Amino acid sequence: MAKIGIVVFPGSNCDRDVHHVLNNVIGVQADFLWHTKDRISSYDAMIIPGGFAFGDRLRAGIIAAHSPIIQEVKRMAKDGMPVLGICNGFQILVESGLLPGALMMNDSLRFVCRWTKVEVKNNKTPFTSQFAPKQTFAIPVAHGEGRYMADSKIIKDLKKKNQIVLQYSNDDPNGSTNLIAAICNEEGNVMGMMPHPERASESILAAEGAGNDAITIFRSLVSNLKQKAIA
Ligand SMILES: NC(=O)CC[C@H](N)C(=O)O
Repeated sequence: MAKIGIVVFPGSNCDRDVHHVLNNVIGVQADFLWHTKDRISSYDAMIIPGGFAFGDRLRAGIIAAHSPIIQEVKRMAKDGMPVLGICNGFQILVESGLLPGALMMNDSLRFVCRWTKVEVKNNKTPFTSQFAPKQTFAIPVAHGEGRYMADSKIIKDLKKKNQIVLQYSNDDPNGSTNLIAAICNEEGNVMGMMPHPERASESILAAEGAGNDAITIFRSLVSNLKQKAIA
């Protein structure tokens, strides 16, 4: 039976939503793991949820990236374990060096909190395998530092290696380069995304007509873990 770890920092505020979707909506075991843990075993995937880890002091994600648990997440990621960073989690993955580029202040210089739409550009990752190619779906964003930036060489590499996973569709909430909403590492087992799938996994939470297709992020991950277990 798959088991997923949810990393929690002082300031995380989406950990319980992720825990609810995994345990109660999808029915897979997910446990909270406090940031001081420096040794993790018996988990099949890790999720770093959204929030304001350490109050976003210095810049979002930088302090958390140096925590004991993220050193362990780096080890697990290098061993091929699926690791998903959502919003603040994406910022932490970039600051830890597991993903390239940087998340900067939104171009509006304001905190953006609203529904948007994204298009699946890569459905070959453990987090997007259940989406159809080029599928679009509604999902909310809520961040102040969500503008994905990288130099032209990194952007060129991301495109060449199919590491751009989600792009904002007919919307630009934060000024991200190439409307990037999510990227993965070269191996495809680490993904960072600014939008919040845990806030759009149940129809009761969906904005008018938005649907809950975002749950497919979690369903893809669980399906990948089940396939690995029987392989
Ligand atoms: N919802 C979140 O995780 C917010 C991430 C980060 N604190 C920001 O404002 O950009």
